[in-house]
Amino acid sequence: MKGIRDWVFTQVLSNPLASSRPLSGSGGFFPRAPSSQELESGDQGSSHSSGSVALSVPPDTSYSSGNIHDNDLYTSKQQILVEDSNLSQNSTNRKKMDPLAKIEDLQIKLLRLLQRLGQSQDNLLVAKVLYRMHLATLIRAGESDLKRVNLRNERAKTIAREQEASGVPELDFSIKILVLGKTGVGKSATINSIFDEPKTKTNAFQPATDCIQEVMGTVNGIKVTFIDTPGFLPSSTSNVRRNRKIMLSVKRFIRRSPPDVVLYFERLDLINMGYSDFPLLKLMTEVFGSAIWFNTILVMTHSSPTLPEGPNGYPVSYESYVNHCTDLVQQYIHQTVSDSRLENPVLLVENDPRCKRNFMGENILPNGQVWKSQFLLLCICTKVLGDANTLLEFQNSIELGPLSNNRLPSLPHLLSSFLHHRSVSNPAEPENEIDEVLVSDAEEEEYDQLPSIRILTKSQFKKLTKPQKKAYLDELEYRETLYLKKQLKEECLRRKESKLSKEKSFEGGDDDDDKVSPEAVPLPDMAVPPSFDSDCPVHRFRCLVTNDQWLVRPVLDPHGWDHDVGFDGINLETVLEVKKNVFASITGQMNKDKRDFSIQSECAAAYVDPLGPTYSVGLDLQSTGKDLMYNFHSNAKLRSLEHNVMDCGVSLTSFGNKYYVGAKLEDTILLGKRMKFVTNAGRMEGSGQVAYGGSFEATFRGRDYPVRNDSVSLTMTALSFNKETVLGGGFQSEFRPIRGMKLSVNGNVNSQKMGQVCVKMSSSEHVEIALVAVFSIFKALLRRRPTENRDIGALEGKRSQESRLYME
Ligand SMILES: Nc1nc2c(ncn2[C@@H]2O[C@H](COP(=O)(O)OP(=O)(O)OP(=O)(O)O)[C@@H](O)[C@H]2O)c(=O)[nH]1
Ligand SMILES: [Mg+2]
Repeated sequence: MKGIRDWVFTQVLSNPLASSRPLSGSGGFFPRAPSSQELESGDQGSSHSSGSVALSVPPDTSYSSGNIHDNDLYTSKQQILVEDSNLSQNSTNRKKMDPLAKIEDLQIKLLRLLQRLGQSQDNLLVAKVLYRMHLATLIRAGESDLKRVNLRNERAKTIAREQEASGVPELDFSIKILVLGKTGVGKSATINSIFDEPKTKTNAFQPATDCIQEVMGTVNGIKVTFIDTPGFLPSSTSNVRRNRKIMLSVKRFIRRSPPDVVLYFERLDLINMGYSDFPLLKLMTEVFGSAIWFNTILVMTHSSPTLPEGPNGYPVSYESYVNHCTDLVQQYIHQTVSDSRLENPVLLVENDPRCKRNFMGENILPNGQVWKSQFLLLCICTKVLGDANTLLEFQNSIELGPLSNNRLPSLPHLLSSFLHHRSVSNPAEPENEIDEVLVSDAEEEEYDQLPSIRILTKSQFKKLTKPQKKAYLDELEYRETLYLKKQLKEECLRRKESKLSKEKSFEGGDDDDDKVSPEAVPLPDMAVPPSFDSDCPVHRFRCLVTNDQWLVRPVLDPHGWDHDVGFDGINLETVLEVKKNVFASITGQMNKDKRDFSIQSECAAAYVDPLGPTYSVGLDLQSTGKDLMYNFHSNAKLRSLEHNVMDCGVSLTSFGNKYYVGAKLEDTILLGKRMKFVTNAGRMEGSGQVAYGGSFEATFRGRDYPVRNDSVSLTMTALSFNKETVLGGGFQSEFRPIRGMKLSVNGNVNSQKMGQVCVKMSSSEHVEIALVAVFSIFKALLRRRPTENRDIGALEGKRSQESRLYME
């Protein structure tokens, strides 16, 4: 459940448009403001019940400062009388409404406001807000409510349309907006522009607002209250005290009268000339706390600037200029909160009376946008999200700050990767097991002892009867298997001989003076998708192999589109025998581009005692974000009996300033050449928590192992963490049901009723199998559509209870 919420929040943080007020951020900055529903069912409801109610529709209707509850002033041409009893009953009903009903009410309001602002019902910003509310509701809704939530969402649009057409019930929506910014940036001028009348003083030459004041009015039937504040002075050491004083008084003011939205003002035409307000932003963060930035919209006044010249001598485009300026301010905000995830929405404003107008007389920006309705819409969306947040009681705010503080590795994940980790530092180790199997095969029929066979031509083969064909192919396959076995055995013998000769040369102190260093071989160039670079690859040298001990390769970026930018990493591998029976291996990869740097490396050293035991130590390094994770591990492999190998290991992981210590014990038993049993158990401890886990795996191999990989393995696992134990079982099999076909079936299920089945089939002869795949894909596509609505339910995590079956 928590993961999904985190997901919702990160969406909020990263969404440039609708990241107005995150659902979780409200608790931090403002004291809990009463939501519009609460207001509705409280004071205002009672004031409405005292007589007839008028619904104001015309956009120019306004009311004077300080009279927010004075209904007589909301006079309009269109008056609808509502009976007292009806309304008071309505308000008591609402009081009783459950949060889901209240959320629906809020959605209807938002849609009605949208109509009033003359925007289409499919407005992208509103769609995002509605989606977010929907998600939040799903998180809060109980299992039984899920269906209801989906239905309600559909209904809201229809109800909003009906209510707006009839005007019943009266739309009661008010919003309080705090304006902050330096003096002279146009805070008061914007307030006047929104109300379309001079409600507050402005001055072009000196600070005009000298005290905090509330300016009220109605716009499009919405009650808007601005908290106008004195502007901050340009940041300099001498002004810090005065600015802090203003901020503290604003802080006191909003404690009494909390706003729904905060606007931070800047002048678009001045930003490009050098931004020097970073100390001011820092001071704001210090006084109000980081949480203020969660609720803040950046407002750029003077939004019809003279555009500067670009590199080509022509003025830059309006969009790119705006993006450049807003990015700059955003970067400074990131620096003040030490978190680059935050994205504040941006509003463009032009208060110049000579500003361009459209045919309806509305002020427009150089890009043709009507800024006033956009301004109101974004503020309304912010408030609606804030109200939803309060209603659904999302109280815990996200901590802003450097990422590394918040992320910790998961203990069960660390444990299970530790249990599965196999340290192979001796290059010959994986082959040893195969060698043993091959040697034990010695008594079986040898390839050379077989009588010779005549290979048929195609036409001869066609003439055979069906059983003859089968017998012929069986014989060929049998011979092929024996031949491959023979080759493997020969290779194994060759390896052993070279090992012996090496040992002799070590003992004899023979130095390989007369060894000729092998010639360097260029590796073929990697294929890059079609790109714009030169067709002539003559001067390209990506990789040279000088000897077989060091392998250095470039890493191809899968998204690269050119031979020059497609490679942004380097990969290095080596395995060497440092001394007799002492091996070392290094594998590493490093990627670097303009912004990110990542490294991943595994270094290990092992001592292989000829009598049996192997001791190894290793250090793994991995970068996660800007941090590095270190893992030191050590293993001892003991061969207690001929077919029994014991392995014990310890590990120490360090991440940030946290340490995780793990220990494991593993036992491998080989029964004959076909059966292998592996049991392990381990524990991992760190940050005051402990996880325990273990697994048992039985593998049965086919008759022709290692030439053919037919096998069945069964696995059982147990993992215990935080007093919760998850048991799991799985199977994995690979076999050939008929000649020319390979089938692999994997599956697993755990005690949390989650599972997966995977069937893979490949055949070179039976083309009709492809039809099965086409049929399954087609069926899956058909089934997808009706379930799309329910995807959100799945997101919420409730559906994880059902087992999921995947078919490939
Ligand atoms: N051309 C143009 N002028 C603007 C714009 N916004 C504000 N102004 C002018 O800038 C001057 C200062 O505006 P104010 O609204 O008084 O600035 P303020 O931020 O309220 O300043 P303080 O009250 O001192 O904090 C006024 O003369 C406005 O007419 C704008 O978008 N374009
Ligand atoms: Mg002012």
